[in-house]
Amino acid sequence: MACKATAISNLRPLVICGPSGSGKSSLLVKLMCEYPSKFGFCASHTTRNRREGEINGIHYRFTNVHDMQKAISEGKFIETAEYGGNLYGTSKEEVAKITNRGMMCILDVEVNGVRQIKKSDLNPWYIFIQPPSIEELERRLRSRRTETEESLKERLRIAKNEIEYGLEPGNFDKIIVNDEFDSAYEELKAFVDENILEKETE
Ligand SMILES: Nc1ncnc2c1ncn2[C@@H]1O[C@H](COP(=O)(O)OP(=O)(O)OP(=O)(O)O)[C@@H](O)[C@H]1O
Repeated sequence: MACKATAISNLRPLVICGPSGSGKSSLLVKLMCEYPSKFGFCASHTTRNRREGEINGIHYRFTNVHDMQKAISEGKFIETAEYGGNLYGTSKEEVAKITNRGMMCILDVEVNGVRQIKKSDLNPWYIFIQPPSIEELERRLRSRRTETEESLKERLRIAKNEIEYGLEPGNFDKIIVNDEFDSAYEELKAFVDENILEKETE
């Protein structure tokens, strides 16, 4: 039993990062459908209001500013961010819940989250999803119809810095250009198969 517990706690999480609209969710949904017992998605905590269709504990853990600030001051988060006046964060407990079930924990975080995680003892794999171009990113974000003109401009502005960080040598274990979706997915799957699933189960 002691051996099993050690193996489980040694499962390295998988951090996926990339500009808003680069295709992280689309790729992750497909990966988790293909390997339902291998991966668990770590829902971030957030103080923002729940949108229609969002399920507490699946998409996010919805909380309030008081509770979240208290938990942050108690050191319960690996990374936190403020975006659009709301707080977001990855709680240590959420990650532990997934790894303790013997699953690999997937985290979808922003560049600033990656920077904070790199200072923690989480030691995950890092994958960056790169859009084929800023023009194509804009086209996809527009066609998703989830953004106002203002938030779209903001996302594109941030995307330029994120891509710069993503392409900096050494920041990520793998960079995947999400041009044609099926090829990008195959690249993600190959990386996961070769470098993660095989090594983790050795
Ligand atoms: N390779 C692709 N070709 C064309 N469209 C794509 C491709 N990949 C994703 N999309 C579409 O682009 C849009 C953005 O994708 P998605 O929502 O997965 O991005 P995201 O990185 O998770 O964004 P956010 O960080 O805002 O949640 C979606 O409408 C998705 O269907």
